[in-house]
Amino acid sequence: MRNIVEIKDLKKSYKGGFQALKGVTLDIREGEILALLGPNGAGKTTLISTICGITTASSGSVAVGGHDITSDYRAARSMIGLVPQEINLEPFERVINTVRFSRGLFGKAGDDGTIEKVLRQLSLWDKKDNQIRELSGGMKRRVLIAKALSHDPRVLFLDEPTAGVDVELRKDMWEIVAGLKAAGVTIILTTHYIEEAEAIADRVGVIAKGELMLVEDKDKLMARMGQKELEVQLSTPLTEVPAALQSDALRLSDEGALIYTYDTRAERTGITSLLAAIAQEGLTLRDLVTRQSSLEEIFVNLVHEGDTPTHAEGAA
Ligand SMILES: Nc1ncnc2c1ncn2[C@@H]1O[C@H](COP(=O)(O)OP(=O)(O)OP(=O)(O)O)[C@@H](O)[C@H]1O
Repeated sequence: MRNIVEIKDLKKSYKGGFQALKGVTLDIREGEILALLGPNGAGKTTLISTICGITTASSGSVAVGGHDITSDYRAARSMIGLVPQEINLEPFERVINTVRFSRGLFGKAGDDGTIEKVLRQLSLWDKKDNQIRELSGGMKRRVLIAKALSHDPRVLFLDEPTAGVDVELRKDMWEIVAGLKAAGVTIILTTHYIEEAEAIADRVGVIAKGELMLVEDKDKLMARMGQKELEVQLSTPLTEVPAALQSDALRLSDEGALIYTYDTRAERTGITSLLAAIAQEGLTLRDLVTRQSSLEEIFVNLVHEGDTPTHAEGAA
């Protein structure tokens, strides 16, 4: 698959010296939905703003469709649509004029066919003559997307499209995003929600403290994230796994503890049977410790900051 956006060693320091991006390198593939996941202040908005040329990079480069965002700004920018986090619409303007105006800002000739297509795509056609103030919050968010699509961009950036939105509206938004992908638009969205990335992304990138910590296919990521290890420490360390307990999921640690790997999303983890079998072998438990894969640790630390339940104390 062709890369539509190429980001190389992108750094951004704000006035005062704060480094919001510490060298981000990332290729975005044409036609994909990429979710950028990270906590508040991670640098997601800074990254998007820099790619869109709203913020100037301190160093590094960004090319969109082969056009450098600095030296070939107009060509690069015309390929990008940006949906900002905040709703910044003129309340008394009519929906259709709001969207027409956005197209004009890109120096493109008026094209009511395109505007109609976009408004229909976002289920706003029957609201085209309404004033913005007459719309619900969900509709206003859709107008923001319509504005961003008014000049036929190839790449759409959505900055936290579902922040503070209820479950129904979030699902509507996911459907809209899926529809845009089907229409051939490459989509990059930022989010705080793992579930959101899980629901719609093809690939997931994790940003923390200005660094891109990983980018991976969602399916592979989710498979890895489900893995967890249970360490069963015994009063007397073992030298081998007892014959009656032998299984592919069980191995011995260097300290003579049993390490059991299981899938947290499986209907049955097998932990109860394992503990029963250990008791039947006459082995006495000293402690139980659970560990998530390093990836899940990253997620847990990032997304639920300060909440890292890694010990299953007294679980015997
Ligand atoms: N104009 C600015 N001047 C100085 N510092 C800024 C500016 N804009 C952002 N920052 C800082 O850069 C860091 C990254 O901010 P950014 O908005 O990119 O994070 P984010 O990941 O989008 O967060 P959120 O999820 O809260 O929107 C933060 O520490 C923020 O305070």
